Amino acid sequence: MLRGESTGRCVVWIGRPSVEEHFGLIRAGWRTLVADPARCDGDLPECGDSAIAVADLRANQQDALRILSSLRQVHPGIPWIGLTGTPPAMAHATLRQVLAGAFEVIDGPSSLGALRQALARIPGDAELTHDDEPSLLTGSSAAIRALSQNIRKFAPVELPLLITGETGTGKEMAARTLHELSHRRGKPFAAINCGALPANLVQSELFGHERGAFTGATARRIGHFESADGGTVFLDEIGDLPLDAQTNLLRVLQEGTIERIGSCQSIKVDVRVLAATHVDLEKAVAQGRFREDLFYRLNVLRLRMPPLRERTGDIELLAQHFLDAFRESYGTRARTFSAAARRAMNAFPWPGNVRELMNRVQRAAVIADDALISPSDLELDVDASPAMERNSLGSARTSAEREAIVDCLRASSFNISECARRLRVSRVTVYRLCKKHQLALDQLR
Ligand SMILES: Nc1ncnc2c1ncn2[C@@H]1O[C@H](COP(=O)(O)OP(=O)(O)OP(=O)(O)O)[C@@H](O)[C@H]1O
Repeated sequence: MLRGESTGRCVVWIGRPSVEEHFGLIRAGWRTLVADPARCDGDLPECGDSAIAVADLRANQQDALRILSSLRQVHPGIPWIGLTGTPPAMAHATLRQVLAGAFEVIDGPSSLGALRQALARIPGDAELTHDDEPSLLTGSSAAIRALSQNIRKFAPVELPLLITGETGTGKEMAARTLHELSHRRGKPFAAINCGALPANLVQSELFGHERGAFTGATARRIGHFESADGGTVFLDEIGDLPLDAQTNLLRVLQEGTIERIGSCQSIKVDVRVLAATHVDLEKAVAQGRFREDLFYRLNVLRLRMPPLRERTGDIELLAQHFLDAFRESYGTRARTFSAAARRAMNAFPWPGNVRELMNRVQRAAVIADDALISPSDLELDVDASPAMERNSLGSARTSAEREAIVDCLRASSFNISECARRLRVSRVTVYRLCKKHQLALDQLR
């Protein structure tokens, strides 16, 4: 049975694309319908008139030509590209005749790059309609498409924006994309994790200080806002910003000025502020930990990054994307995922979202002995006993680590520096562990 959609610019692949070819086209923004001669029983995919056919003649040549011919009867003007595998000169006379009607013929070992270029060369209504614009972030789910549309709408607008979402959902990536799509691209993009700034240095980091402003201020320092002039400042974990810094941030948003610590001179800065949070800021406002006026200033535009479990359709796509990128850098043997690995990935709840998926895929790519990554390479195997033992040991370690942090945070009255000192790790590590275990300090208190 053929799958597909009846509208929009799409590719009808006659034959059986490899996983890389299939996902490569989807990633490039092409709706890809597969007419596999072994399965389609004479049915044709319901494609619009703007579709392009790819006749994959590398394997089942006779059947592929038969389907191509039927497709051309329904859509007489459909442009098509032939993938021959061998040079056309070597093909028999009939095939050479058929290939003469192709828009382009790609021979030799298949190359996704060549195919994408050929597709891009085909004239006609190749411009994608708004709804068909390729997704800005890897993924083809409805959630990620809607998000991409909002990013496109919000990018040129000079208003503050709040990005919400769990850890690892891609908040920073969305912020960078907004910056790159705005007229500020080419100017600085300053990403600052407010949670990782030492409490006594927050103001100085953000707004700078004059020489002698406080003990240890031996020279003037330019803060992130000033050095990002003309560009974008991304404030991650905005909920962790101390109240005094919140007041100064409000001034930036209202008046477009900053004051370095130790100076009363206002300096004009031209920055767009994007903020992100994984905690409920409305709740922080209700608890008096976040200024209400600042919240309303930041919350003019809002993007919600969906957790990976809400966009399961994207899991395989993202996993292949990370594997391809890793393979390109390190030339690993693993090329794709076994069916069991795909099932395991789709069934997993991904508490660490896209970041966790990326980490598991990269680790699996290193470990895998085979071209196919297995569930145990991903440490997602719950059936096979050795992996299960590894998993239970892994999860016991994870719970012990979580417990240790929660206990230490409570014992340190949620003072991060104190907690870091007790655990003999850096403050950044404490924040990283809080993120890893999704510990929201305000909820633990
Ligand atoms: N759609 C995506 N396509 C490709 N990579 C992605 C995507 N979304 C996230 N990533 C990758 O996942 C990792 C985590 O993303 P990012 O740092 O943007 O998340 P975050 O929500 O800001 O996390 P945190 O709240 O922990 O700071 C990054 O390495 C990023 O490149």
